[in-house]
Amino acid sequence: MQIKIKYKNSATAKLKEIEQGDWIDLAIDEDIQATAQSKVSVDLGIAMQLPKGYEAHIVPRSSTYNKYGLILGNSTGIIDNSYNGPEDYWGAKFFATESVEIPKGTRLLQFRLVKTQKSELKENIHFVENNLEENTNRGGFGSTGN
Ligand SMILES: O=c1ccn([C@H]2C[C@H](O)[C@@H](COP(=O)(O)OP(=O)(O)OP(=O)(O)O)O2)c(=O)[nH]1
Repeated sequence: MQIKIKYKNSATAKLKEIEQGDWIDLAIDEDIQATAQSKVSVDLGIAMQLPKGYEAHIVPRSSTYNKYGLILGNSTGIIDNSYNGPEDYWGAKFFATESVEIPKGTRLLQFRLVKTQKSELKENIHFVENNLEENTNRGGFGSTGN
């Protein structure tokens, strides 16, 4: 599968092509200098035309919190298929739990392609009010936990 990608400039880290099925690492395209307990936005320096019917989901690499104390503020970044203009660069918003300095080019995140709900369902969703009386209660949120 070919995907059109634009790198912001010649110093932007290139994505590594991988075998089918694996998550693809994403590097930050600028240095991070964050103080403890602060929000930090970072440019990833890539823009893409995702294949029709797909979106991308971005999550942190498992080492990112341990090594740098960074938490991805939105938990999962969703790149919509329509986010495909020449200046639609991918970005990430972190919460820094401690003071940290990280150089440009460090791979903090990873992404994978996911079929959009619309392309999977192929029909519109309608919400119809109903008391669900034919179903059995599970006991409420958290009731199966320890
Ligand atoms: O971690 C992220 C999340 C989003 N985006 C880009 C791609 C996405 O298509 C666009 C809009 O994101 P989203 O729909 O999650 O944002 P929103 O909070 O709903 O705001 P908007 O009104 O900009 O859609 O921003 C990123 O680059 N990184």
